[in-house]
Amino acid sequence: MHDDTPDGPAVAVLRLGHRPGRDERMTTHVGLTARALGADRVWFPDNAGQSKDTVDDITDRFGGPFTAELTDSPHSLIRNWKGHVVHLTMYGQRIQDVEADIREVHRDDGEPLLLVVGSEKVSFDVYEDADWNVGVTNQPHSEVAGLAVFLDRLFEGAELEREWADADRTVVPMETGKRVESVSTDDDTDASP
Ligand SMILES: C[S@@+](CC[C@H](N)C(=O)[O-])C[C@H]1O[C@@H](n2cnc3c(N)ncnc32)[C@H](O)[C@@H]1O
Repeated sequence: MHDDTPDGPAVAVLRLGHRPGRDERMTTHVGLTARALGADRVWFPDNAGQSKDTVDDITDRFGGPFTAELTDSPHSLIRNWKGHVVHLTMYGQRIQDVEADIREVHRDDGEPLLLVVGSEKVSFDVYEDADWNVGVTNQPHSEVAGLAVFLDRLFEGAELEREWADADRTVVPMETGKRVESVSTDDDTDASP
């Protein structure tokens, strides 16, 4: 039995299903998007170790905190989640109709939230186990796009101001061009007079 629910108002993303080869980039992008837009962790299926490695590498270089893990029992994780579960699906309730309720339980009540996104067909028990089935439009598109819009609505844009801890490097925003700088640590600092 899973008891992986973190304390406090954490946001975790669960990627359901992964077709090796075909889903490689999409699964990785679920993790990168979760990290960049304010979630605390992602669970990948246990056949998606390459995606976990890529996300861990990005977190090592560009900062965290963010955790990527593998699970062999995603449905048990959903069933035993000690908080609320949101399943993103084109068949769900309109995000604009439910986002305030979700923000209230998450932010105001401090409940951990599990966001579930699929790859291929999602089994019906997920629809039943979720507290909300949420559509980011009721049009078919992508788990990465749905996740990005959902996180931005959940955090109301605050995730864009996030600071990153323990980064080796940081991107300097520029009007034109690309600049990546090393982040100096105490070890780098010359403290001599
Ligand atoms: C390419 S879709 C496949 C969905 C699949 N046909 C099904 O019936 O579950 C993969 C995932 O993208 C997400 N997704 C696609 N369109 C969405 C939408 N309009 N709103 C929210 N999530 C969506 C869902 O999480 C879905 O499981």
